[in-house]
Amino acid sequence: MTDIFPQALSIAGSDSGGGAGMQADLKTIQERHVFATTVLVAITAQNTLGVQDAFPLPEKIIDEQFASLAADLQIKACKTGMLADPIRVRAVVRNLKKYDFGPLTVDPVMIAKGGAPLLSNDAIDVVRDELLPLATIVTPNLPEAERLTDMTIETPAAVKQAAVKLQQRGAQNIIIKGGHQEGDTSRDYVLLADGTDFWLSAKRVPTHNTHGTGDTLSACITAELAKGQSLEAAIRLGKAYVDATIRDGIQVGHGHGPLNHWAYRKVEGQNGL
Ligand SMILES: Nc1ncnc2c1ncn2[C@@H]1O[C@H](COP(=O)(O)OP(=O)(O)O)[C@@H](O)[C@H]1O
Ligand SMILES: Cc1ncc(COP(=O)(O)O)c(N)n1
Repeated sequence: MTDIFPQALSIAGSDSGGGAGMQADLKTIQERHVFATTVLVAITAQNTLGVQDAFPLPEKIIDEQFASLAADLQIKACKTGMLADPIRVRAVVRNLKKYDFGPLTVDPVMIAKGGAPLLSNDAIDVVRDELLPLATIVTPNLPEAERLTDMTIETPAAVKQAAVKLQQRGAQNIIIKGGHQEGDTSRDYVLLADGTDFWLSAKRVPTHNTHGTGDTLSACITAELAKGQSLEAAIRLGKAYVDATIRDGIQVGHGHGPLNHWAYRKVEGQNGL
């Protein structure tokens, strides 16, 4: 019998524009040679200019998607993205407690790059209190870290403090992403469960085409974890992968354009197309 092929799960919202959400997850997981599966939580009508509409799916079909996957596939790592509102967050929490889909990466998506809310205000506390304690790793950007910790984060010391607070809230490992900072470097802070910490720095790319950066980073980490990589290796690869997709950009749409999900092939010495 051949070995079971690595399988990962994205629990997220659909971005019809193809740049973020579940679509970014699928492209990233595929590029990392992992089989991608999905639980669709909400549908957005979205493009690079913004989110025109959003429709959360009924709980029943969310439960059924989880049950279908659990009955057949051997998922080794999973991630969450857009979860819409308290009903959907609780549905996802319930299913993650019921089934074992391996290490969980929580990308606490709240607001799209264009400013549209992807998580209702009353769901933020539910994410903090009920989903974070299940997270192997949580990957907030700076505004998300501020909301989840009730802190103003303006200095590297405050970033570190916020990461400790997120660990106290139950997430085992933390990345606080620096994409929303000013300055010519984009620095992400990593705090691991054993207390090891480090910064991942990259020269900031002067571009508006950063739609889906957070999804891409968290999906890449999830794919690497599904292959059995260590968490630190998965995080470092995730950073290198997302950096390549921003740096070697493509032009699609008229607003906050998507990433080049093929770009890392060049870094690996393959045809980056
Ligand atoms: N202009 C940029 N140049 C280089 N790296 C960036 C840029 N914007 C974001 N990143 C990186 O992309 C990743 C996602 O970060 P961020 O944009 O803060 O997340 P989100 O999409 O959740 O808002 C991080 O590793 C961040 O450092
Ligand atoms: C369905 C969905 N999920 C997530 C994002 C966040 O991506 P970004 O912050 O890059 O706009 C999004 N725009 N749409």
